[in-house]
Amino acid sequence: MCSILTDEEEDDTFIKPGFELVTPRNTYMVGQLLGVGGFGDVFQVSCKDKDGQTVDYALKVEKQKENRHSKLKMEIAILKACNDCNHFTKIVDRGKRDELGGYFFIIMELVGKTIGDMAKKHPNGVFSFVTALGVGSQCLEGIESLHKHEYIHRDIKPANFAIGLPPKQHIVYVLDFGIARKFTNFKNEVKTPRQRVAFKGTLRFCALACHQGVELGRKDDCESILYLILSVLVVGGLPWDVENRHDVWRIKEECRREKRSELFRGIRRAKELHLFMDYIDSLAYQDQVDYDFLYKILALSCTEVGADINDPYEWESMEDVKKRKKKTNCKKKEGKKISKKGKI
Ligand SMILES: Nc1ncnc2c1ncn2[C@@H]1O[C@H](COP(=O)(O)OP(=O)(O)OP(=O)(O)O)[C@@H](O)[C@H]1O
Repeated sequence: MCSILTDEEEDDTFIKPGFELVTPRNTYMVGQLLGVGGFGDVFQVSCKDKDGQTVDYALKVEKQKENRHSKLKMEIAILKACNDCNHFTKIVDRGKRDELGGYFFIIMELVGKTIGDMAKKHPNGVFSFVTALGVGSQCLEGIESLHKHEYIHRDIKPANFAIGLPPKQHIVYVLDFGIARKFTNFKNEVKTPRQRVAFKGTLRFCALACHQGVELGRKDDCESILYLILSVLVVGGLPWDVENRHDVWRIKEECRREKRSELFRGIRRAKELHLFMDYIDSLAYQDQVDYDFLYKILALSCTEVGADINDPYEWESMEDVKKRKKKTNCKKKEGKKISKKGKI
């Protein structure tokens, strides 16, 4: 994975390529800078495994700051909690160092390009119908797992999901838990919603609740997944490609009513995606989401166009597919019919 960084971004980083990070577990040689995030930098690193083979990982570092909670601690807590799900990178090392003014770090599985970068490489910046829905369905699987562990993501967008490196090009990974939030209290009940909530997230992909300044719940992550799918499926993207927050909010609302067809314009099959939106819009903050219903909607859209949601993605070769068939641990989803009531 490689993203181009400006000179200023390069200068901001306190760890540089060539730095050697020595931990009780291993010695990691810092390589290319992969990304500069809101609170940390991400580098490719390499080390020797126990057989002397060179292996590559991703290193995420966060400068220790007084009077500020470490966001990396939240990231570690989430990656540990979701360790059983194949949509999360595995942590191989982590800790805190005193050198260079003090910093926290995690060494984790290295993944490939983000969904956003992948889409940009395709004609018109979009995926095929089946790839877009297949990827979207996997994003939902990752988010379902996050919700199962009682966190909401709150920043779902194509830049926060990535494709695995070979042989894992059919797996979508959830990245960046910088503004994730635990939605349950110490009694494991859904927290009482706050009266007023400051805007957090990404304007283009955030749910209506975020514009309204109310507490976000599990359904709001799912609303953002629908926007993510449409952004990599509809030529020209989402209809609210404007800067002003109020205009974005207004257009999102209009897309529930008179501008509804604009949101789904030009796609091969929109009926089920309308159902997706209606279902999400029918839920309230504290509601549980019927994820299986949403998987079935996505799978059914694919069967209706004569395909299967588990079909190879556009970047997979036949060779990759043969290997994947041998050892897949992705959920098997089938495109069954959906009844009028919206229940399967
Ligand atoms: N495990 C990984 N393997 C490869 N690249 C990664 C990995 N994790 C993150 N990246 C890259 O680094 C970039 C920044 O990572 P991430 O979004 O997690 O950081 P952040 O500090 O939380 O960013 P943000 O400002 O978006 O909150 C990602 O967009 C991605 O390109």
